[in-house]
Order: sequence, then structure tokens, then C-alpha cells
Amino acid sequence: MAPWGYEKDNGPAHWHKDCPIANGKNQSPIDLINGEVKYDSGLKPLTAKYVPFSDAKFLNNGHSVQFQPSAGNGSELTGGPLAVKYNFEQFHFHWGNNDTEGSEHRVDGKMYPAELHFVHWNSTNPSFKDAVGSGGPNGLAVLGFFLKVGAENAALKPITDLIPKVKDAGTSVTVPSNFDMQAILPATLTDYYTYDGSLTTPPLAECVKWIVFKQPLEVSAAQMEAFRSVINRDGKPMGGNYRPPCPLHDRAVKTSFK
Ligand SMILES: O[B-]1(O)OCc2ccccc21
Ligand SMILES: [Zn+2]
Repeated sequence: MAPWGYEKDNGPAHWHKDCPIANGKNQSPIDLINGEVKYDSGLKPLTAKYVPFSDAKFLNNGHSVQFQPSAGNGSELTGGPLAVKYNFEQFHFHWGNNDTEGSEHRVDGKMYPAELHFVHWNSTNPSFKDAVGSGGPNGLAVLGFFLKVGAENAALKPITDLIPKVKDAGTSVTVPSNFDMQAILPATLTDYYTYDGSLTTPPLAECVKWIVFKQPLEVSAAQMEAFRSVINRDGKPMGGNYRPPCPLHDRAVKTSFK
């Protein structure tokens, strides 16, 4: 099979051939059905501490655009459903070619125009790669933020301004060291859905504690258009780089809100 992608001939319906876990019982994304989730008063507040990066890249890896600092920069995530500290690894995006599609998770069947993933790995492992392969749902903790079109997002502007420089697959640029990643996050990380799932891209490992925030972030129409100008490894617009929802099977989705 050609390298996996989101086109007709290499998209999500094909991934099971190289990654049989695609048909597993703990796959992501899912449709978050409010009538089926359960409030968990035991969920603690989440704390994300992102320290300034000395050298970070913003890159086009052929299926997303991704912010990636050099390893071991000291940014970490704790609390919420997490039993231990998780180290920040990277953030990346999924988006559509129009405002009616683009997010991976859905809420009562509704898709947002885009979804931002902040990826962290369980610090009891020696590396991100080991955490992915560590088995069980606690290898990674991924914060999912829906993006909707509205006011310009000043915190994401330094990143969306770099998009034209990584238009083609395999390109990357250095991110100015004064980029403040903490500013992207809402002031308090409350009101989220959490469940055990998987990577939404091959290898689709079932190693992710998902934490998806109810409140979307806003980006301007111009910022959304910047994403839609990115080209994927097949030379086509990257928009549509989202996996459709997977069956919940016998998993519970917990909420930190009533
Ligand atoms: O599958 B994803 O895009 O969502 C979670 C994740 C984590 C690491 C790499 C890729 C992904
Ligand atoms: Zn993702």
C-alpha cells in the first residue's frame, strides 16, 4: 500500500491492512454523545506547565503540520485523570476543506472545522516512542481542543503565520524562541471529556488517555484558510486529514463537568 494518507486509495478504510488494531476495541476518535457520558467528581483539575523552548521546529510531515521542540524541554502535564506526570512532545492539527468538517472527535455528531492535539508521554518511560509501545491506555495523554471560526487567535498567530513556510511535505522552519505555547491554552483547563483510546493515525496504538475540552478555541477565517493552503505528501490540499469516529464498544466516557 502507498504510505497511508486520507485519499481514496490510502485513507482510513485502508489502514487496517497495515495496522490490524484499526478494528480494535479502543480506537479513536469517537463521537462524544452527551447523553451517554458520566460526570466523575473524582477528576482533579489539570495542570499544564509549558516552559519557553530554546529550539523548536514547525514542520509539515505530509499528513499534518506540527510544532515540535527538541526533546526534554521540561514542559509537563499533571492532574485530571492522570496518575503521573507527562512530558510534552508536540502539538499538531487536523482540519477540513470547509467549515462543516475537520475535527476528529465529534460532539453529538457535530464536527468542528479543526482539532488541535497537544501530545504528552508518560514520564515513567524513557522516551515518547517507548511510551507509545508501553501497552495500555496510559502511555500518552493527548489534550484535544476543537477550533471554531471566530476572532483571530493571537496565541496561535505566530504558528499560523509560519504555515506558508511549510506548505510542502517535508519542509520545516525554526519557531521564534519567544513563542508562548502556554498562551494557547484556556486560563483554566476545566470542562473536559476523558476516555481511553488510541492514536488517530497509524500505528493507531491503543495507548492514549484522551482529554477533549468542551469549549472550542477560536481562530479567524484567515487562520483557517492558512491551514487549507497546506499540501500533503500526495501533492493535494491536506484538508480532510481527520479519521472518522470509531465504535465506543464497552468504554465509558467521563466528564469533569455536570
Ligand atoms: O493520532 B494523533 O494524531 O493523535 C494523537 C497522536 C499522538 C502522537 C502522534 C499522532 C497522534
Ligand atoms: Zn492528532
